[in-house]
Amino acid sequence: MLDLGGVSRRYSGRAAVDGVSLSVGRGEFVGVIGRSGAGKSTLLRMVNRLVEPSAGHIRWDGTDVTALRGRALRDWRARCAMVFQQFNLSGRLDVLTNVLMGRLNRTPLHRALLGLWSEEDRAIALSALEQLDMGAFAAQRADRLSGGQQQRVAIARALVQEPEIILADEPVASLDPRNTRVVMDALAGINRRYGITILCNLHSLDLARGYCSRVVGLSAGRLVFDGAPAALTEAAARELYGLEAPETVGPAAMPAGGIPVPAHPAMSAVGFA
Ligand SMILES: Nc1ncnc2c1ncn2[C@@H]1O[C@H](COP(=O)(O)OP(=O)(O)OP(=O)(O)O)[C@@H](O)[C@H]1O
Repeated sequence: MLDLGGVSRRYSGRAAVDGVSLSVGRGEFVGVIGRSGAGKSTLLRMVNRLVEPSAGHIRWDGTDVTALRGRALRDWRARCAMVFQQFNLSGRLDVLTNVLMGRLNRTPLHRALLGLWSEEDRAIALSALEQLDMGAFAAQRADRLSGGQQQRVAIARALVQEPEIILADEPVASLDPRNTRVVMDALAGINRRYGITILCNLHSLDLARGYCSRVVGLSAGRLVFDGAPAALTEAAARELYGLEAPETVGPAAMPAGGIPVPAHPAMSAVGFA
């Protein structure tokens, strides 16, 4: 379980994230929503310590993530994979090698630098690509792929880390609607198949409603909504997004392929700041 207690991050005295407390159980698919600058990226990056919290605690199954150093921190980062908006692939390397980078924490550095990946690692990477319908592209340079394909490679790289949690920071913000569906379907599939917990920053309320089992909303760094997607009423959305609401909310949408969207029984709206 991921447990955040009173987590804050300040920049020059100004809070980007302000006293957020949140518990996320294993296997949840949590959408983090809020307008631009609300603190979504900062919150996610604190979980894997790309950003250091100014206050509060972050625990995973009781381990204090904020106290980890050295090897223990690297291990934690392997267990909580990041997926970024801009994919962060090495464009000149082939797709399979990009995915193998997700095995770095399990491979001696000198072997990785020489490209001496074990047969097992190669098999795992290929299998991850195949699960994301990208097996046929294994030998291609990553920069020859479309954005949606690149993001699926990035998700395969995250998957071969064998993570317990995936932090996806606006993974579809650069994609067209069709690729958005493909990538969100891929994340949902991983979540269901392996029970990997997913925290996913999203701009679109439709996507949060359609794919996530739970939605948390940030406004000016504070947690102002935590509930089932169905609890995200138009009034709640307006509170979160203000004037952006009509463009952002749109009609409720179901994902392609009929992904089931279970309600989160334990959660209810916690009100608005
Ligand atoms: N390194 C930094 N230095 C100073 N201020 C920062 C830094 N990173 C983030 N901020 C500020 O913290 C606030 C929250 O930023 P953050 O990127 O977390 O928001 P966000 O909700 O992810 O926004 P977006 O949806 O636009 O990515 C913003 O006001 C931002 O300007």
